Amino acid sequence: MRISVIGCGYLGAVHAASMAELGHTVVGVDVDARKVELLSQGKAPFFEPDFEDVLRRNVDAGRLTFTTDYAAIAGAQVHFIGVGTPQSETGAANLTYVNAAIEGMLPHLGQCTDGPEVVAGKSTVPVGTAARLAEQVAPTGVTLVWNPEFLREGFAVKDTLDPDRMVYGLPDDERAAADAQAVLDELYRPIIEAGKPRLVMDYQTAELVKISANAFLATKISFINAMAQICDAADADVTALAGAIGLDDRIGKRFLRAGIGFGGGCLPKDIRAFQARANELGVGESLGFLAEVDKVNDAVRHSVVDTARRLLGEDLAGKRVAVLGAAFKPDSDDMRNSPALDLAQEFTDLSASVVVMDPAASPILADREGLPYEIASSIEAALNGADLIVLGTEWKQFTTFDPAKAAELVARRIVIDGRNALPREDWKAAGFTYAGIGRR
Ligand SMILES: NC(=O)c1ccc[n+]([C@@H]2O[C@H](COP(=O)([O-])OP(=O)(O)OC[C@H]3O[C@@H](n4cnc5c(N)ncnc54)[C@H](O)[C@@H]3O)[C@@H](O)[C@H]2O)c1
Ligand SMILES: O=c1ccn([C@@H]2O[C@H](COP(=O)(O)OP(=O)(O)O[C@H]3O[C@H](CO)[C@@H](O)[C@H](O)[C@H]3O)[C@@H](O)[C@H]2O)c(=O)[nH]1
Repeated sequence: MRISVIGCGYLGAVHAASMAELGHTVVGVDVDARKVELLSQGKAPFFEPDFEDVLRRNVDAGRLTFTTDYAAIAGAQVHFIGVGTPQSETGAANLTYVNAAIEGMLPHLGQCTDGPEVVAGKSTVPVGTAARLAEQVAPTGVTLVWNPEFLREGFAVKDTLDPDRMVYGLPDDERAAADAQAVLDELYRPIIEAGKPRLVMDYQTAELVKISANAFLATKISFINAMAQICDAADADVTALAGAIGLDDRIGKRFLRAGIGFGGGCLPKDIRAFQARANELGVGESLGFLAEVDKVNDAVRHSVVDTARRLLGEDLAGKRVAVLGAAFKPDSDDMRNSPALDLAQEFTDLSASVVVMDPAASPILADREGLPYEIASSIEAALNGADLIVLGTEWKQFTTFDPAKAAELVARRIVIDGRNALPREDWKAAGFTYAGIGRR
């Protein structure tokens, strides 16, 4: 099947390559010429495990091309929208890029000769967006479906080819819905045949499935982080607490890792966009708890500075702080809304001398001018002479680093484990004062 993917960022580029991996002929369109050039050469413009292999294999096989020219989508049977929907100043989702993508596509739609043609929205949008876009697309005779994406960065290829479930938001028109469903079923056939659930529903519900899933995940993290604060106050251990409550299947073990909170290009903006949309719909109060989720998330980041002051003294000026991590999560170089970088900035604002190290993001940061902190390219360089180590992102390189070696490099043996991911007893045995989040 011939398909196009509009927007080739973390979501779109991975989707394009994964669809090519299923045997389809794919063209990716992006307005960023540099990104298009890299992708066309089979080079990943961002760090994502397994992605570059799949990309290169399919570019080399001639099934996968990239361009800045929308005309290249003409004749394809499915057109995916994967452009960004960042947070606007009001907190609502900024739909400028989605609208521009539709405008760019319109002149080239309706030219498929292989069967019914479909535009499939993947970007995360406010409920009601699909119905509006469907009206815009209708004159071309093409059907719009909403097919939200649930991939996690760090597992993007796996999650695309082996998802927990797929959701099709279909139009009310039964004939158009049946045709569009058949097209998507054909496109995703290997995934469906592997037994992955495919759920069919209306546009609005599909849009809400996506955003409510992220709202639930964010709530789960802030819940455990709120418990961490109670544990700190009551001298209890949140990791033991999470392990115990998580054994109840109704609660579940996953997403109960207390730490410096959630960041990235999705959860923070999505819970704010969800609240903004609920306000517009007159049901803002029902989602009022998401403001608390956001507040807890903010508070846990700041709690690290309080801990640092307790351990190092009120005045952090001139103290050497090594922040391990810059990406918002391990196995990614994505620094959007990064808790680790926020901490680096906060220590810098307090006149500490900050050095940041991240296995994937350090080279990107090193190219940026005017950063207020130093960037190290190795763990050793970051730890050298440090008064305080802060773990901001739980990369394996950090969690398996030998604390005895760290002890030789630092000026003072103090570590704040912002992800509760370091082997605490080993660090203590190496002479470190260890502080986790909610861990006595
Ligand atoms: N990153 C994820 O893990 C993930 C997962 C699920 C859903 N989403 C959602 O997917 C969407 C994209 O997220 P992302 O992380 O890939 O963002 P991103 O910023 O990495 O990528 C967006 C891409 O769209 C391109 N673009 C912007 N305007 C364009 C236009 N008019 N025509 C063509 N290309 C254009 C940009 O140049 C960029 O490459 C968002 O709505 C996000 O919430 C992201
Ligand atoms: O127990 C946990 C789990 C995660 N996090 C943090 O939460 C953030 C988000 O993590 P994760 O959800 O794994 O990463 P994303 O790649 O942002 O994926 C989320 O956002 C995507 C974009 O919408 C969705 O597709 C995914 O399903 C959803 O998990 C990161 O900062 C993590 O460090 C915690 O603090 N504690």
